[in-house]
Amino acid sequence: MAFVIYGAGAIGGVLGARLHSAGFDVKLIARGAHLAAIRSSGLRVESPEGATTVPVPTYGSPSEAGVGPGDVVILTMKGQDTPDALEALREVAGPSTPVVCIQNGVANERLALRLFSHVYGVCVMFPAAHVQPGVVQARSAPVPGILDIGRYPGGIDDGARSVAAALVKAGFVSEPREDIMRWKYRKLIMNLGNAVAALCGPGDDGAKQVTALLQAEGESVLATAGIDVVDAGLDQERRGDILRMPQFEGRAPSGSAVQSLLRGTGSIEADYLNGEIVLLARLHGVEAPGNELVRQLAVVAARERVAPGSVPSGELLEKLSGVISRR
Ligand SMILES: NC(=O)C1=CN([C@@H]2O[C@H](COP(=O)(O)OP(=O)(O)OC[C@H]3O[C@@H](n4cnc5c(N)ncnc54)[C@H](OP(=O)(O)O)[C@@H]3O)[C@@H](O)[C@H]2O)C=CC1
Ligand SMILES: CC(C)(CO)C(=O)C(=O)O
Repeated sequence: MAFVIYGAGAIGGVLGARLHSAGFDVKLIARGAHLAAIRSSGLRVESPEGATTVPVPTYGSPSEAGVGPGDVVILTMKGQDTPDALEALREVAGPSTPVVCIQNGVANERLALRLFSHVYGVCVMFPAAHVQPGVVQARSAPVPGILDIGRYPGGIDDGARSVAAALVKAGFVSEPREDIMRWKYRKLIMNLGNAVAALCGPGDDGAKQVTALLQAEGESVLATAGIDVVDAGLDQERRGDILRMPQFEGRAPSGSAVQSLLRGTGSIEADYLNGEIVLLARLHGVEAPGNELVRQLAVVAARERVAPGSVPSGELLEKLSGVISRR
């Protein structure tokens, strides 16, 4: 049985290295310059505890990696890359292959369930970074992340239990949960700030105010849609002080969307985070102009490959008050 980590960037790279070091059979799937760098020099994993280079077998596609009976596929690409990735996966993985979504947002599980019968959602509290080919960073130590897991759309089964046990063996905190999507909707609210951090830049303190506006809009849309979300206090209690992020040399800025702009990937996850709120608003006859504006600005910033910080928080607040007051 192998863990096939599909999209081995920040999250997948650190996760794959930890599982490999814990003695599991791991295959990474990566692409582009990152794949070439891992193939030539191994995967370098940096953390507050130091740096190691891990010799994890790495492949360029699911067909090259091979997915055997008993293997578990873990999706760790960003939401906008999931549809294409699943198409390539189905060519070599049978429909009952377990597919675990260690991804933000709430859309990946549904996409996977259309093609695969055993799908799991993970609430990802795991700060990691990937800003140069061949190198990933775990920002938290000694525990790199909290990865609670549940069967999608709900429930716990032996698959969820065994993945949680493997994650714990690899040094993560992980519990199986009956209601994993309620936790993932809470995380979605937190992630409405990802695009804001990318637009304003990681050092812009005013970004918090912008994010708060988007989160209030997001909470209101989820309530209108009748979606049950874990209480923010309970989420905070679950996090406790497990994640510790001391400074270390060469530490990259936090935030997966900031990292997309820093790497100039040409895409960003905003359609699956802010865009999820916009979609729900449209489905339920309300509006989400703040999240719509920020999603559009973020997608354009990524497409035009501008650096983080292209829209300072003052300017973004002004644009937002324009669209919100016109409602
Ligand atoms: N980074 C973080 O701190 C956190 C991230 N998350 C979530 O985890 C998920 C992963 O994020 P993160 O690790 O930051 O993302 P990254 O962009 O660092 O890693 C994803 C990797 O997958 C690659 N990829 C995409 N599609 C394919 C494919 N078809 N075949 C091979 N490789 C592919 C990407 O390549 P390319 O670069 O070419 O696009 C990239 O290297 C996201 O949903 C994110 O929101 C959650 C919590 C924290
Ligand atoms: C909360 C945050 C910003 C932590 O890194 C995250 O989930 C992400 O980077 O996608």
